[in-house]
Amino acid sequence: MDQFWNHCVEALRKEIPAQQIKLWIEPLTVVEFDEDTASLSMAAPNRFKLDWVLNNYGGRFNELATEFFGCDMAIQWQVAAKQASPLVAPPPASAKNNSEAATQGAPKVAAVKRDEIAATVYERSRLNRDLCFSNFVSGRANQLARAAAEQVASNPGVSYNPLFLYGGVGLGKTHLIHSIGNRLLEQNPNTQIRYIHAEQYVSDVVKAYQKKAFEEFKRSYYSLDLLLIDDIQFFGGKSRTQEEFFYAFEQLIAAKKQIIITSDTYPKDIQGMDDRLISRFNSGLTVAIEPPELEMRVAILLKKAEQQKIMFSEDVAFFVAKHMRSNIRELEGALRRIMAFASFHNKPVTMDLVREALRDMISVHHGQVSVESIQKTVADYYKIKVADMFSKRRQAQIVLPRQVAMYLAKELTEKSYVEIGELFGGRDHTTVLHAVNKISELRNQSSELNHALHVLDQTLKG
Ligand SMILES: Nc1ncnc2c1ncn2[C@@H]1O[C@H](COP(=O)(O)OP(=O)(O)OP(=O)(O)O)[C@@H](O)[C@H]1O
Repeated sequence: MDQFWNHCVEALRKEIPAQQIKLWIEPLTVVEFDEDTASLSMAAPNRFKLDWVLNNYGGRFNELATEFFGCDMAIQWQVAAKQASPLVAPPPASAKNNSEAATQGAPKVAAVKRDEIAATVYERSRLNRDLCFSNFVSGRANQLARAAAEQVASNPGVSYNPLFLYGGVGLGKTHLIHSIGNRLLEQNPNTQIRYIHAEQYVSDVVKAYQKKAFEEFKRSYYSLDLLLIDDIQFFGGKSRTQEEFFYAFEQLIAAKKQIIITSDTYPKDIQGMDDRLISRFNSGLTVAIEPPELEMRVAILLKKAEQQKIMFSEDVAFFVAKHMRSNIRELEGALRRIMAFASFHNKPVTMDLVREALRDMISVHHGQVSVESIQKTVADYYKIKVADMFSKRRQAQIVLPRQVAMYLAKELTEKSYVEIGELFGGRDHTTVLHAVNKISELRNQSSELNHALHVLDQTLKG
């Protein structure tokens, strides 16, 4: 536990000014760690500090715990008993007692019963209360997904079941599904909800198998009102897990209980997934979340800066958003780095400071994409030969990838139409122009092509 705590403090020191670490983070206590249930108990010295840490860093602690333990950890927050010693894990033998003291001993805790119940509910559901609709920024890239999520939150088990959300990494799938869970909990804290990452589900199946405890495992899923299962592509190739999930799926859908699934790709493209599950995934509503466009990235940065009370001008936000294009997690990383840099140098967030703070990140993104890498990546994606990028073959299954590659070459490099034409087997610049126009038009009509372009874009930018 000491190592976990050091991991948290080290990471947070890079993100939060020193005086905030002293004020808010250092007084926290790790009370208990339970490997079997993958849960941690952490405590703050009073209700005020507890709320502040939860609102501002609750999600971050979850990320740090996931990073450190390699699986999703449920963190239960509580007001500490007076005797809890800061920053040290209690010895295992006394851990249980300590935690009981923390919840039973202090009179303050009894006075805030509703919050206590809420904490138990959050622990049970594994929901992160920081991820809600109110801090989810909407834009063209996610408006369909958000609308579907809101609809499901108003009519669980009725409108779209399952709701299947897919999109590249760090685009807000997890945030959105937690928002649904949190909305339902606000309406009725007794709703039986479980958020689970697919990897955790796989590991639970393995444990149930080892302990011969399948009945209990099944019961714990069959009694849910809402099941949120994240990154289901991790089920690929795991037939026992898929079988178990299939039964849970059938049971819950038949009982009109809501299932929400996320994945990095649309159902039929998940490798190693049983066809009957793929067809079940398609039986509700499948919606994509796309990478955010520039204006939305700016809006996200401004919102996150405002939440953290950082002065951030629009010019600076535009500068950051222009350079951080692949996903929202990356934007958050840039913002944390800027904060840390400003606090370390004790300077305001100006354009010069941001350029300096993000120097490495920006240079990594610049000049990395070459026409050759685009040709190779697109050829791999469409399973054609790289040589076909230069060839004169005109079959549809080759022409489309070639045009996609030309389009991406224009989007992602500084090359002119003439130069791109030359790099595609000496073609005329009008051929490139035609390809670029055609793909721009087609992507507005075909969500499949649009998705392929986003995947390629993310792959190319690493
Ligand atoms: N529209 C949004 N508004 C505000 N914050 C967002 C939005 N989308 C994503 N985020 C934030 O970006 C980070 C990454 O989002 P999230 O974890 O939900 O991505 P994901 O699509 O589930 O990624 P992965 O596939 O890697 O699990 C989170 O901190 C989340 O709160």
